[in-house]
Amino acid sequence: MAELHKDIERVVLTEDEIKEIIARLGDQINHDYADKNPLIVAVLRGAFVFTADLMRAIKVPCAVDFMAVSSYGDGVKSSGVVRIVKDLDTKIEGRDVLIAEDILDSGLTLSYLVDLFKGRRPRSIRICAFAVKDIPNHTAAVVPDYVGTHVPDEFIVGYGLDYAERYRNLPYVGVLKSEVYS
Ligand SMILES: O=P(O)(O)OC[C@H]1O[C@H](OP(=O)(O)OP(=O)(O)O)[C@H](O)[C@@H]1O
Ligand SMILES: Nc1nc2[nH]cnc2c(=O)[nH]1
Ligand SMILES: [Mg+2]
Repeated sequence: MAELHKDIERVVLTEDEIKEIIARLGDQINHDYADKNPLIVAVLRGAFVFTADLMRAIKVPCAVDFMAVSSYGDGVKSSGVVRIVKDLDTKIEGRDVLIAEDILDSGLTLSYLVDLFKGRRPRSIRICAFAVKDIPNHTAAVVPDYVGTHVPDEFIVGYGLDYAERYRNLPYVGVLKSEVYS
């Protein structure tokens, strides 16, 4: 059996650390949305694992919809263009929208989505990012309202995050061995 684990150079976030992050984010969201009925928008594909865990930590009534966008393709660098693969099925006018994203890196994906959604006149838009990449000398175009954790400026995989569509099913987050890229 080809084992994904053997391709990992270093673990960045363990399963236990991820559980703690989810519990804390859930508490914050439950507090802030106590009397609301938010629409959680999962940004596919990367955020599907995070969103499934986050939703189960959210105790207030909420709905979920899915937006699929892609800008990295099979590489480790953004193409610079966000392509809509699937749009929402839900009307967001008047809704409290909470975008669930796996990682904020260059910020291109989230700034694109926030601009797009603002035009649809939701009551509010907030961002919950599982991981925010710490990029030296980079001022992000968007600042998430909820941040799971900060990660170093390296390409990471696991917990929904892929390299060439692999590794999304790793239950932790890690950095790949360099030979995987060659
Ligand atoms: O802040 P940015 O530089 O825009 O990067 C973040 C985005 O990149 C990844 O998506 P990707 O385009 O790889 O699609 P995927 O979710 O289907 O893997 C990730 O899931 C985020 O959505
Ligand atoms: N898998 C993966 N996708 C990303 N998209 C933007 N940054 C990253 C990253 O570090 N890992
Ligand atoms: Mg990707």
